[in-house]
Amino acid sequence: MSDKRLVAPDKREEDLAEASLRPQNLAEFVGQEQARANLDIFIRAAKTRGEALDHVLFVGPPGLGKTTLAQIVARELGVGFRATSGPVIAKAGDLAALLTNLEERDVLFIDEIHRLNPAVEEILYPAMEDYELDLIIGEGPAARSVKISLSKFTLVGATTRSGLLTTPLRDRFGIPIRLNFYTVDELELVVTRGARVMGIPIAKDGAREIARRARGTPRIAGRLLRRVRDFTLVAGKEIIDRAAADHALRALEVDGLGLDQMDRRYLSVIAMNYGGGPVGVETIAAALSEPRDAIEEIIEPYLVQQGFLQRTPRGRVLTAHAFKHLGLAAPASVNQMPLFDEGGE
Ligand SMILES: Nc1ncnc2c1ncn2[C@@H]1O[C@H](COP(=O)(O)OP(=O)(O)OP(=O)(O)O)[C@@H](O)[C@H]1O
Ligand SMILES: [Mg+2]
Repeated sequence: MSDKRLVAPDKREEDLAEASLRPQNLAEFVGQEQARANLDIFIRAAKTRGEALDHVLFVGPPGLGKTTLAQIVARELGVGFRATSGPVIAKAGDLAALLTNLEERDVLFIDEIHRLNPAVEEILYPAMEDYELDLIIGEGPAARSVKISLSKFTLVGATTRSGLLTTPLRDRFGIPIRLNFYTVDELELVVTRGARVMGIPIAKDGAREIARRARGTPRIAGRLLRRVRDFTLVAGKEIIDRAAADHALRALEVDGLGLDQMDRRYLSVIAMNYGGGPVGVETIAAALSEPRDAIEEIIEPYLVQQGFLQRTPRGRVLTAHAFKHLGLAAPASVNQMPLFDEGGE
């Protein structure tokens, strides 16, 4: 699905250009005020004490800045940074090798940490808690356990959904940080900054239009900016203004609220086939021929945040707002629905 979707927040190959846009320190990082302020304090305190920072877990939908923040944490601490990801660490020994190579106070970043294999995860518990490795060497009666002490390091984990983490792992992070969708004002800053870095002339109303339609996600804002730039260039325009941005985004089928065809298909299926719900996510996934994970991680969070959708114990339910956006009349049951969302994670 996502390889065709312009507004999919997950990472793609063309996003290699992103690296140059990554903010390098906390001051350059836009938005997430509370998270940034807290991190700033914890980093300063750790530096003052000359100790490793407590383990940090970043949780949030794709493209909101988890990897960026992990790198910033290491840079602000002035320590080494090593990165890996959950599915890449196949065996306990792979993780042991990574851990024993860390220097005092280094940051080890594990992306998609919810996808660690359970045998590998076990190794992580004593490593995080006591900076110790408990390894079993050999098999059968000859097996013996050895303890290896590790440098005091900081583990930074990232996951799109904290609900997928096991409780013992989640509990070992002293600094859990949840990232939220960005406001339009914040994304306007991201777009303006990105345009400056890439040398793209953009008017304030042009930056705002892209920001409004970027699904609360800096990665999408950067991607839309690059695509709009292409349209503007070919049209022979000097500067991206609101009209130029709107023209390009329409051509890309990103609607006025930043929803694309996939989002509208999702909403339409619930509206037309299931009378607005409640309907289970598996049923929706089958109707759309899309994997359930992608629907839960990529499509739904923004629709919930924008008030189009509620996740209830009985299934997904569209709001009156969603029917209005689709240009459909809402059934009476939808108009009487209380405004709450029990979905959470
Ligand atoms: N606060 C921010 N200010 C400016 N740019 C940002 C910010 N957060 C993210 N970005 C930009 O968005 C891009 C995506 O961010 P990042 O790779 O950190 O997201 P992520 O949360 O790790 O996503 P994933 O879950 O897919 O790994 C970065 O290249 C960066 O340029
Ligand atoms: Mg990432």
